[in-house]
Amino acid sequence: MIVATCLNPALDVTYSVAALQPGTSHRVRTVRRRPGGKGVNVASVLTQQAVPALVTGTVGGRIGDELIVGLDTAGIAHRFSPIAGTTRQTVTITSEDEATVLNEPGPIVTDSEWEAFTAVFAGLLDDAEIVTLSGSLPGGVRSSAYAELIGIAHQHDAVVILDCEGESLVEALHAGPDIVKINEHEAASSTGIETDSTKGVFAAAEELHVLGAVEVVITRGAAGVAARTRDGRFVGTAARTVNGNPTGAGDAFTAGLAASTAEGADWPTRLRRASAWAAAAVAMPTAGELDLQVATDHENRTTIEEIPK
Ligand SMILES: O=P(O)(O)OC[C@@]1(O)O[C@H](CO)[C@@H](O)[C@@H]1O
Repeated sequence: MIVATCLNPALDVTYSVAALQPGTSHRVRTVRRRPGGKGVNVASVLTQQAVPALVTGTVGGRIGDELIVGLDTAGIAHRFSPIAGTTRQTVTITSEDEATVLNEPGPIVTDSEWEAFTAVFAGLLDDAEIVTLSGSLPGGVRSSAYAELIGIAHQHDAVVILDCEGESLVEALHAGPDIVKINEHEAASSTGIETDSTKGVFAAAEELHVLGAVEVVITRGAAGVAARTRDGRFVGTAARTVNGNPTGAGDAFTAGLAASTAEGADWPTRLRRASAWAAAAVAMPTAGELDLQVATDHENRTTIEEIPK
């Protein structure tokens, strides 16, 4: 089973407007509300693809209740730990092929709530081959939170895929995450290395490896993906670009990586699957869903090339 971790879940509200113009008022064409947060999106995509998965994290308040109802309705397995604070909302405004995202910071999680969550998390790991850790931390949770969870996951022999940024990434690297999956902007800000070229992306990946990541995958949007792995260095390029809402594409990538890693696939297959699921997420109006036709097309048409050292 794959355990997707979402410490700071959200009720994602997506508004579509004709054209977004800051400083003016807008008539919203459609409103969509669905359970979100990066780990929820990972579990949602895996469930859609019939890969056994469960999402865990902390939830609370009226919005937390709505999120849990949404997960039940969508058939996404969950085991959240309750908190007194209220789960956040995020707002995504889509217009033509642009998405503007407003992420609330989230509730405060107390030390005792964190302890209770870590007990729930550890209890889920006997059946877990893969653990994904994605997204921002709620207030009150120390920046060492992911490092702590990696330690617990490794005690249970689970493979950890980590997708976060900033201080929590820097601290998590000391705990030796198996795979760090981040985008090129996060790679640049966490290493101080420019990532606007393939050479720069691999230099950043090497630095993240030196800092503690066993393997590193850096997504580059339309420019594809680069991976520094134990089996070599690879770049992946999609045959065509998909237009749509890119919110949640990174989470679909993580889901594809987790599913193919659980299958024991080789790196080219893992990168092809993950890239295809990311493209298939862009084709859908909200995060956490895939256009299955696009997923199949892209998996067949994404090229993976090994780059000699
Ligand atoms: O504030 P975070 O945790 O970094 O990001 C939260 C978020 O914007 O990311 C997802 C898309 O990746 C959305 O479903 C979600 O609400």
